[in-house]
Amino acid sequence: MKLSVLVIDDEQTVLRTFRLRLSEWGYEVFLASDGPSGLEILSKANIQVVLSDLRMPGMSGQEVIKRIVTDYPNVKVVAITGYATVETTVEVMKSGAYDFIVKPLNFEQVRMTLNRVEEQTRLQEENLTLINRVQALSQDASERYRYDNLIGKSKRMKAVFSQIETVAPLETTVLIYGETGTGKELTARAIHHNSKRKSGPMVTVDCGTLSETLLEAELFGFEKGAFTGAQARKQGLFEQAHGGTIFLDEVSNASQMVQQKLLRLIQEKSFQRVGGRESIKSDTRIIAASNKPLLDLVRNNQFRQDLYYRLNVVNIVLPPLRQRGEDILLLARYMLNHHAKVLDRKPIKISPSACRQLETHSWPGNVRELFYVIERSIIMTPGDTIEQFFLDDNINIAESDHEKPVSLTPSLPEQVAMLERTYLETALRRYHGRILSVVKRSGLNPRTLNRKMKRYNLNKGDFK
Ligand SMILES: Nc1ncnc2c1ncn2[C@@H]1O[C@H](COP(=O)(O)OP(=O)(O)OP(=O)(O)O)[C@@H](O)[C@H]1O
Repeated sequence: MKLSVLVIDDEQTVLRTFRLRLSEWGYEVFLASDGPSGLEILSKANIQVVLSDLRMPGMSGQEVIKRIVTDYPNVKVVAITGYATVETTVEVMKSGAYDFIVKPLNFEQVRMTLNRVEEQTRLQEENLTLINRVQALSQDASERYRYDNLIGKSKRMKAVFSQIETVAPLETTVLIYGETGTGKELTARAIHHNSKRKSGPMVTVDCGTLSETLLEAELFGFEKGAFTGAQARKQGLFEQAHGGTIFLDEVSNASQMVQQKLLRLIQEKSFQRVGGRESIKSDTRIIAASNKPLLDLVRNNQFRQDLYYRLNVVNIVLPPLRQRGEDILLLARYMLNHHAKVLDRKPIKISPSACRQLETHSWPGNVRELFYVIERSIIMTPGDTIEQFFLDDNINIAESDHEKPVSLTPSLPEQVAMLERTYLETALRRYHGRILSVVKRSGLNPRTLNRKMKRYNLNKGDFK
């Protein structure tokens, strides 16, 4: 296995020499002449090693290294320094760099460093495969009923799994129907992860939460001056998703203008930024989702018929939870085991009457509601058997929260840990694993966030 290496250095001759040597040794080489363009490359390509100069105009090498270490914990960074004093060495190592090499460059040293990284990466990957295999062997029976992260043993879910398996390797557009919380986004992710594009980006956009202009700008990007406040050119999500998959959630909410642009993009495989003339090529697979039948909207002239046919090449319908009773307890047990593991508690059981409660509830919020109920009920339950679930018959989940009595078990640290984990999971999902956004939103500093993510076994890659 040869690594992909990114070299960041402001000296063109250094970059040229690196390109020559590294490609001679069989590495895939990426070059950047300053920190920001290096970070940009990192966000798009699958890089394993970064060699970064420390002294650069603009963003300093230290800053670049810190950003990479925080945002891409799996990437190994090697600093290139002009002088090796004790102070610089300490500083470089403190910033989280894996190693450093000294200028003038001795390529034998570079080669040895890269060999070391390669060896370590190989060992880490072997380790991971081993861990996965052990985990697969020790999975309980319920886990056999799954496809990717989707769980279900009902006939209807098994039919969905086989549809996903068939459609994933193809390049076709897919339209997913299902009520809220039935797993549309999870299904889109499963398709992406099982497609040829799996190493490319997966970008999600909720067409229902943005205004018409914002959605257009978000999807297609804009040129400087395209509208008031557009102070610089901005890439849109289609550019970010190049080579990967874009998931358009609640596509029925897209305005006529956005629908027209989407149609053109599908037909011509290119688009223009808002306010721009340049035609930008797009290689992105589109998966769209809707919770209402699009055909009804087509009949009412609210959705373009031509776009509907383009999107609806394959359609997958996710059944509501109330129509797949066998899945309810399976999903509930899966979630209980998951939380017990995280909280380091004994396996949590469900009493027969609590099982009946779950099976007879109508689950208007589907799997999302079920997971929420489980999570709340664990917090409220002393001991290791849930005798009663805290259901909300009129599912006004948020409002009813403050009326719930505070339970004194599990212990406070356990309850805090649950809340923390849920918070981080929600934030990572909301920002698609973008660490900087989670840092901003949560008020945690990057190091603390990193530590907590490790503690709760959260991997930003799972939220992309
Ligand atoms: N079959 C399933 N197996 C495991 N988890 C599931 C399944 N279906 C849904 N979930 C979980 O339920 C929650 C909601 O899923 P998701 O966001 O994919 O639903 P959605 O249909 O896209 O919802 P919305 O329409 O509200 O955006 C997530 O936590 C997801 O992990």
